Amino acid sequence: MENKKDKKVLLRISNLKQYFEVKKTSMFQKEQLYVKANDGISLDIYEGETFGLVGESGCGKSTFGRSLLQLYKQTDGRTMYYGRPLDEIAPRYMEETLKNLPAKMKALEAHQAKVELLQKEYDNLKTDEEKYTMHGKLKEAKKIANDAFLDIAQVIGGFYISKDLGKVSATFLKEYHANVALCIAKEELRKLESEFEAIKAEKEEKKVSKSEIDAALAKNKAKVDAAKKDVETKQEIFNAAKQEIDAMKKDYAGNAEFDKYETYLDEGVDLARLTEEEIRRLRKDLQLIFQDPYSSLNPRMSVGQIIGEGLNAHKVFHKNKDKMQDYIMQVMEDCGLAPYMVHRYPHQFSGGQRQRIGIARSLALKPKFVVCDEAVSALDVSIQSQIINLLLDLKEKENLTYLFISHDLSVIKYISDRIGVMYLGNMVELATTTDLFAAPMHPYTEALLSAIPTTDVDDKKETILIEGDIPSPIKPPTGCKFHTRCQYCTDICKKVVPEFEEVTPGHFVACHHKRNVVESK
Ligand SMILES: Nc1ncnc2c1ncn2[C@@H]1O[C@H](COP(=O)(O)OP(=O)(O)OP(=O)(O)O)[C@@H](O)[C@H]1O
Repeated sequence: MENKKDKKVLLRISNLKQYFEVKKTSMFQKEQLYVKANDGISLDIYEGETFGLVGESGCGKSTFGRSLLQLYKQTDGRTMYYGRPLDEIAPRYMEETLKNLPAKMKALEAHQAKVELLQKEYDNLKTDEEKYTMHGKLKEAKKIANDAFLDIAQVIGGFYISKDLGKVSATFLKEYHANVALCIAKEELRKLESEFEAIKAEKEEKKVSKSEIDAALAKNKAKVDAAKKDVETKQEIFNAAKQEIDAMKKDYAGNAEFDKYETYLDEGVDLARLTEEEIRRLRKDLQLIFQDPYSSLNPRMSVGQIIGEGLNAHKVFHKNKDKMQDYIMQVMEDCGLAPYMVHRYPHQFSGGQRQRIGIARSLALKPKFVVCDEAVSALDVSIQSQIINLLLDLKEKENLTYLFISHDLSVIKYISDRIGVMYLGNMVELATTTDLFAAPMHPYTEALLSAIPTTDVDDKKETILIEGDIPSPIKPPTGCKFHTRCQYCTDICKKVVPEFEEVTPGHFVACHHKRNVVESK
């Protein structure tokens, strides 16, 4: 197994919740009900891995994938993305935190005081019954206080201990605004350079003389030069603002407490708190491949147009049409589509070919993270393996990271580096593929694995039947949500939510009666 420390986290998901409102059935119904499709999921997804996600239909797999991509605005929790430098995105929520630092600090103190009070009350409780009842309330208060703390510490780090928050706020805001101005200037330069290249390529193709090309480009060249100068000036202002912060840090040299909080500085971007415009800018990094390629492809667009649509929307080639056409051909070839297919329409393809178009469309944008939602489930078994191998080849070539959602455990086993098992909106087990199949610790995983069909006639393995239907995600069972169907259920399971804990390195499980713990390493 790879060492965890060697791997770079691409997405750090903490306590992700996705609740869908349920429409009230009568005017007398007071309580607002929610479908708790994802109910507090935490995990890291590493760069370059394939993370498989399994679970029964309706357990919240698709919702989780879509929430990560922010196709649904998540109800609660953090989704930190490390695929791009924070400075490049300069999210608005940072500005909001910096502007309101003193007020946010006051609110944090109030949250912390509430936690202290509840903790005292909890410690004084006499019976386990009372403790079970209060545990949830205390946990929620701790979570709110921790979120409020992270909102501040992730942005200002060690300055969390500063007595002069006004000065901290002003200095960090200056740096933030200088960075935003620099980002805008860089984007303008990129656009002008791309236009310049496009005009040059067009003239050269028409075989006009060099002096004519120079004359035609004179105006554009002046614009590019001015934009370059602007970037340089803005870079200097940004560097100066950074130096001001560094100078302030010198006052805390050797201060252990400052150093402790400095480690909370986070270079990730919290996708859950981005504005729509900011998410739009990141959209090309975060892509989705659907189960049903036919309904996701516009029947009135040719393959070339379908692949080019995203490239145009993200102005990847600005006005350089020839370069874009060459690139589309390249992507088609990478995805196993012949060049003559570029003018064909989706109805002229087989299911497998349509899935290749869907893949080409997503991968043309050079994403970093791709959610494959039942991407091969609608295909014949023989085509399934072709598409899976294509996805694996492309992953290797482009260093992609996949979240691979499937109800088919044999597909998941084949493709995944690690696997997460979901039950009724929660992750109940997470481990490397080898560990999970060798020693499943959750009774639900154990039952799922025992039900995989095998061709081995000597295999005398007993199939564990999971009795009953999956309970309602609107009013899920108390305690462990699986207790109503679990053969090992005891009293504690009905009352206490089991912690999702790391039992052996990299193997997490949420269960009061873990299985196979001794055998696994
Ligand atoms: N947009 C929505 N509005 C309301 N409820 C939703 C919405 N999307 C999903 N749900 C509900 O959330 C729960 C989880 O659904 P989800 O599609 O994520 O499950 P799944 O595990 O992907 O299932 P399947 O494998 O069948 O696709 C279900 O109870 C579903 O009815």
